[in-house]
This record gives sequence, structure tokens and C-alpha cells, in this order.
Amino acid sequence: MDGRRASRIPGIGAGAAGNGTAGGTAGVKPLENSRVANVPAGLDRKRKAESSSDAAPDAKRATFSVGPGISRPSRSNTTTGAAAGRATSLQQATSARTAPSQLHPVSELGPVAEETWEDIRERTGQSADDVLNKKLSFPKGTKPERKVEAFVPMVKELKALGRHLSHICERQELDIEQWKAHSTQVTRQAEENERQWNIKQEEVDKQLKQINELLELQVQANNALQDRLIEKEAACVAKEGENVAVRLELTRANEDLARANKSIDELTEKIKVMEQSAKDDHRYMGTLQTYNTSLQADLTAEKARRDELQRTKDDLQGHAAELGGRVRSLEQQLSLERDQVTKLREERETSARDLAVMRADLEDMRLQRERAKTDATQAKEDLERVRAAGGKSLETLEALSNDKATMETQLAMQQKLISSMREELAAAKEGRAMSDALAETRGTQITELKVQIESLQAALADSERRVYEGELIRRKLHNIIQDLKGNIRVYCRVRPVSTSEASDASHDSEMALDFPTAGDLLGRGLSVTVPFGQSTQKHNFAFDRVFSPGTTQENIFDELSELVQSALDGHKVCIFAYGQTGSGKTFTMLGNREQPGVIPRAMQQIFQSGQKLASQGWQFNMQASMLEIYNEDIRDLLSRRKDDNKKHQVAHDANGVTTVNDLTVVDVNKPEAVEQLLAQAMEKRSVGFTALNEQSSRSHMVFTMRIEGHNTSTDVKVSGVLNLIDLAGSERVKESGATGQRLKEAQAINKSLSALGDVIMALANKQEHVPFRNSKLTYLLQPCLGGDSKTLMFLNVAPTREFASESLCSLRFGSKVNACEINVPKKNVVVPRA
Ligand SMILES: Nc1ncnc2c1ncn2[C@@H]1O[C@H](COP(=O)(O)OP(=O)(O)OP(=O)(O)O)[C@@H](O)[C@H]1O
Repeated sequence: MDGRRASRIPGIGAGAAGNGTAGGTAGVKPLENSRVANVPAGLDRKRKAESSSDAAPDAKRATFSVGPGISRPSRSNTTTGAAAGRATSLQQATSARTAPSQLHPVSELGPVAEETWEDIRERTGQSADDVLNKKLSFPKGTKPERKVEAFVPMVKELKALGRHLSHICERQELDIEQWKAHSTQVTRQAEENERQWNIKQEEVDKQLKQINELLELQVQANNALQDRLIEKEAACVAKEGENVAVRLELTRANEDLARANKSIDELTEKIKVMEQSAKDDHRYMGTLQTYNTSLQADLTAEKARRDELQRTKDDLQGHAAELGGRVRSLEQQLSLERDQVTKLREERETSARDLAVMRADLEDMRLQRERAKTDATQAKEDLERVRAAGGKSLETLEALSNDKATMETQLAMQQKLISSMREELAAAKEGRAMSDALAETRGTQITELKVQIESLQAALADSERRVYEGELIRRKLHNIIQDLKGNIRVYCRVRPVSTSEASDASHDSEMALDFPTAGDLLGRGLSVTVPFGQSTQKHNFAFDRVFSPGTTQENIFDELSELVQSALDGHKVCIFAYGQTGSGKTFTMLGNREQPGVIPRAMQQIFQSGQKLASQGWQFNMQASMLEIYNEDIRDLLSRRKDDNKKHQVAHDANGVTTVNDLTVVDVNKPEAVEQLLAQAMEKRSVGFTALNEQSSRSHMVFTMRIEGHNTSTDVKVSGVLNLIDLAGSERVKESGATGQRLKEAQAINKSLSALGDVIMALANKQEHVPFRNSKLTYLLQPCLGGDSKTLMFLNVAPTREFASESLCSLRFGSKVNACEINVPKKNVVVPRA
């Protein structure tokens, strides 16, 4: 720091360092002469002499400024008092030692120019020491004048040396003075410089402090900036990440947008089409409204057509049966022909094999004949040779003749055999040609028959397809009419007479129900005959469908599969079974393992359709719950807890969505899972023996399946509900002979069913107040009866006279229900906004 500070002050460092560099001009001169200047002070004589000889060049320099020997006197005149004093004392000392010189008057030397020390030294070659130490010795008796004379040059030399030394002293003193003055000046200057330097130092210190403070602040600011920079960098990295994510998002969004745009275009197209179709529908609705009657007529015509088609179907089925018979007989014939062809083929193959054998035999014979011929020729030649030789014996000749004869006989036999074989071969060939021709004819016949069968099968399939299409059209029209009417659909199902009814004499197993066999009411009407006093009375009814006792579970489900399907399309669907105890409600809704009912079949259909719709981008989420209303209490049938005494309450929201609190809801994804749930629920359901049914349901059971569908490609969402309800049977307490718990159950059942009746009456009569809250059952069914759901009631009826009056009640109730108008069913679909 000092060094730094020193270096900043001009001239100071240079002087202190004694380098004699620029800025130190004032200090250079005295330093150059310092050795000379210091020498005279305090030195003894000997030293003085040494220094004078050493200082000779310096002395020369000193005299250079003065001028050799000329100005000496004047210089002595200007000598300061001190110098003069010292010169005087030297002179005195010299004169004391050289007292004899005083014998010569000064005047003797005065006017003569005195020789300088340099001249003497040059002339004599003596050094100052030589001069100072010179001793004169005189022989005894030397005259004083001689001695004085001898002393004179010595005195001159000493004087010259004294002057020289005085000059040097003077000069050095002068230099010292100058040096001192200069030193003072330099000191002053240095002090001034130091003062200024101190001031500057202070200023610099101040500035330095400020700078330090500023620096400190700057460092802090820098640190803060550094921190912020790190933060910013981190933020930048994060932003970069976000940017990438956002870019990705953007790309995805762009893709989505493109897709959405495409979908929008498609939707716009669809909307246009839908608008057009809505317009058409509107027109169609108008037309439908206007031509409702004509539709009815159409329906009648359709029914007639259906009947016609049914007849055609029957005919076709008959024809098909006939054709089947023909086909079977043709097939039998065909198989016979085939057998024959096979036999012929076998025969042909056998004869071919025989032919080959015969050919081989023939070849053998030919070879034998050739050999025989060769032998005969040989024999002939031998004979000729013998004859030629003339000397052969007659015996040999004879033997040879015999051989020839034998051979000729053999040849003849073989030729005979060959010709017979040839005949056989020709016959076999003929037979093969005939069998080939026959096989060809049969093949042509078979092909013709096949073509006939195929055309007959195609005709049959076409007829079946037409019958099926006609059926579909009929169902669709029926559904449209139902939706337009907004009525609760009623399907009446009559169960068969049970074996116990038929066999047990205590039962009146006579049929009390009739079904029309033709006309408008075919499949829709039925009549019940009830005792009326001494006679009977017949009551006719018509419903949306009437199923006679022979109708299978499959037929039943076929009729309502479209309704089930609409739950997948986003509708609320409610199907419930109503009827007297033992009339077949549980059988219809649940069925058994061999004959599954509506609930298992509906589940099967929903899952199958869900799977089919998956290929169009649909994903379904299904949840099931099951409850029973027993003695006006709701019980959770899927709860795993044995003693589940929770109080469950029904609630409906503004959208008509019904919820029951604390109810177990299970995600289901396959029909087997539902089957398991049903089995579990059935174990829990309140069932008991009654006089009218061994396994009588003592509660109303409600199976609910919520279906949430999402089309991932169009983002359309649907939300459907399927309620499948098996009501407890209405019964006449008196007749059922119920007591105790059974009586209590029966009363609760009848009370809730009568509340259902009241609600139906109020709806049918379009009353302002509908008493839904009068029972748990009616409150639970409120959205199905008074809302916008598609509702179907199975009216289960027992067939025999024994239950005729009960059946009449049920049928009357069914008619009332059929007359009830509910809101037009609404689809719960959420279509993404354009
Ligand atoms: N269509 C049918 N075909 C054959 N059997 C039937 C049919 N309908 C009902 N059954 C039989 O009749 C009996 C009574 O039927 P089910 O238990 O279904 O009557 P329910 O109306 O449910 O009676 P409850 O109200 O007492 O529960 C059962 O044994 C059942 O198998």
C-alpha cells in the first residue's frame, strides 16, 4: 500500500530510491559529489591526504568550474568565513611546521604567480602524502640560508597543496550548502508533497472507502443479481420445459383442433343432415300426428301383412319342410347313386386289374407262341438238316414230328385262349364305358340337384329375411307409436297351467282366458271369463302385446330387446312385473338357469352391444345396485354385512336421477358378474312359502343398472338407466290364509300396490296431484311413472278359472296403466360443443 501510494507521488520515490532518474534532477548533483563532500569533514591528516589523491579527478571537476589557477585569489576572496578560517588554521599549522619559510617575505612570492598543486604534481610527480610526509635533512653545518632555500619549494608545494585542499573544502562546503539548501528545498517539497500526498491519501482513502462501500454494495447487488440470474436461469429452464410441454400441448391441441375441426365439419354435416332430418322428422311428426289414424290403419295393414308374412312364413316353413323332405329324399337318392357309382368304380377298377392280368397272360402266351414258333422253325430246320444229311434215323424224325404235332396242338389251344381272352377284354371295356357313362349321368343329376337345393335354401333364407324385416318394421312402428303416445307400455303374459294345478283336483285348472286367433287383436287381445252369479261374464282386453302360455322366455325378450337397447342410447328405461302372487313375475324377470328371464338376458344384450359399439369408439361404464322394499323398509341386497340395519332413503334430483343413500353400488363389466350379484341378492331377498306360491317374493325387488357411455372419437356422452323391477304379488289375504309375519308382509305389499294403483289412477285421470309419496314403491318409481323414462309393465296373469277374478283385477289395472300418459321419453346425451 505504501509502495503504491509512494509510486503515485511524483519525484518522491525517485529521490528516496536514489536512482537519479527523471524528477530527481535537484537531488542528483549533490549525490554525485557526496563522496567528495563528505571526505574533508572530520578526517585526520593522513586520510585527507589519501582522499586528496583519490579525489584528484573530483578536484579536477571542481576546478573545472572555477578555472585552473587563474581565479584562485578571487576565489579565496569569496570563500566563506568558515572556509577561510580552516584555510587560515591550515596555513598556521603549515607555517608552524615550516616556520623557516616565514623567513621569506610574502612579497617575495606575492607578485609571482603561484604554482598550483596540479602543476606541482604534474611537474614533480608527487602525491599529496609525499608532500606532507616530506622531510628535509641537512648535513651538519649546512647554512640556514641553504636550509631556508631548501625549505622554500617545500613550502610552496605545501602552500599549493593547502590551497588545493582549501579549494576542495570550499567547494565541498559550497556544495554542502547548496546541498543543504537543496535538501531543505527538497525536504520542504517532500513535506509539501507528503502533505499533499496525505491529503490526497485521505481523499484517496475516502474515495477508496466510498469505492469499497460502493464495491460492497456492488458485490451485494452482484450477488443479488447472481441469485436472480440463477433463479432466472432456473425459471428459464423451467420455462423451457414448460415451453416444450406447451409446444407439445400446442401440437396436440393443434391435432385435437384439426380433429375437432374435422369432427365439427362432420358434426356440422351431421347437424345439417340432422336438421334436415329434424325438419323431415318435424314434417314426419306432423304427418305422423296427422296420419296417426292412417298409421293405425297402416299398423293394421302391417299387422295384416305380418299375418300375411306369418302365413307366408308358415307356408314357406311348410314349403321349406317339404323342400327339406325333398332334399332329404334327393340326398338319399344321391347317396344311393353315389354308392352305385362307387360300386361301378370298384368294378371298373377290378376289371381294369383283371384286364391287366389278362394282358400279362396274353403277353406270356404271345411269348410262348413266339418261343413255340421259334422251336417249330428250329425243328423244321433240324428236319431239313436231317433230310439233307439223309442219314438220320427215322426214329428221330418221328420224334421230331411228334414234338411238332404237340407244339402245334399247344399253339392252337393257346390261340383259342387268346381269342376268348380278347372277347372278355372287349366285354370288360364295354362294361367300363357303360359304367363311365352312367357315372357321368349321375354326376350331372347330382349337380342339378345341388343347384336346386341351393336355390331352395336361398329362397328360404330370403323369405325368412323378409319375415324378419317385416317384423322389425312392425316393431319400429309400434315403438314410434308408443313414444308418440307417451303411454306406459303394457305387455300381458299368461303363464301355463302348472303340473300341480293340472294334477291336483282341488284346483280348478280350467282355462279362464281366451286369445283371439285372427283379426286386429291377434297377439294383442285376450278375454277373461269370470263367474257372474249363476253364469259367467267375458271381459275383453287389449294391450301392446299379449303372450299366451306357450311363449318362451326368448320370444318375450325379443319383444323388449329394443327397449333395453335404448338404455345404452341414454334413455331411462323401467321394466316392472306386476301381477297376483304366483302369476309368473319372478319367472319373467329372473327366470331360472335353464330359462333365463329378462334381467340376465338384458345384461347379456347390454354387454354384447357395448362390445360391438366399442369398435365405433364407445366405452361404457356400468354400475349395478339392488334393493328390496320389505314392509316399507328399503334393504340393500348387495350389502356384504349380515345385519345391515341402515335406513335408506330415496331422493330424486332435478334431472330425475334417483339415488338411494348408503346403497352398495358395484362396477360390473361382464354378465357373469351380474349373475353373481343376482345370486347374492336372491339369497338375501325375502322369500317365503305361501298357500299360492312355494317361493313367494315377499318384497318388491329393484335392480338398477346405470350406464355411462363415452364415445372417445366424437366425445359424445350418454347416460342411461335401466330399472328392472320384480314386484311382490298382490294377494287376497283371506284366500291366502296368511297369518302372523306373512299377514304383515301381505298387508304391506297390498298397501304399496294399492298406492301404486292410486298413482296410476291419478296419472290416468291427469290429476294435478299424484300421490307418489304415499309409499316407498311409488316414490321410487316416480321418474318411471311420471317422468320421461320409457316404461313397460309386464302384467303377469294366471290362466285358470281358479284365479279368474284376480286376473280380471290385474287386467283392469293393466288397462289403466296402459292409458297413463307420461312425458315423451328423453335421451340423456351430452354432445361436445362445436
Ligand atoms: N311362463 C312360465 N312358464 C313356466 N313356468 C312358469 C311360468 N310362469 C311362472 N311359472 C312357474 O310358476 C311358479 C310361480 O311363478 P313365480 O314365482 O314367478 O310367480 P310370482 O308372480 O313371482 O309369485 P310371487 O308374487 O309369489 O313371488 C314358479 O314355479 C314358476 O316356475
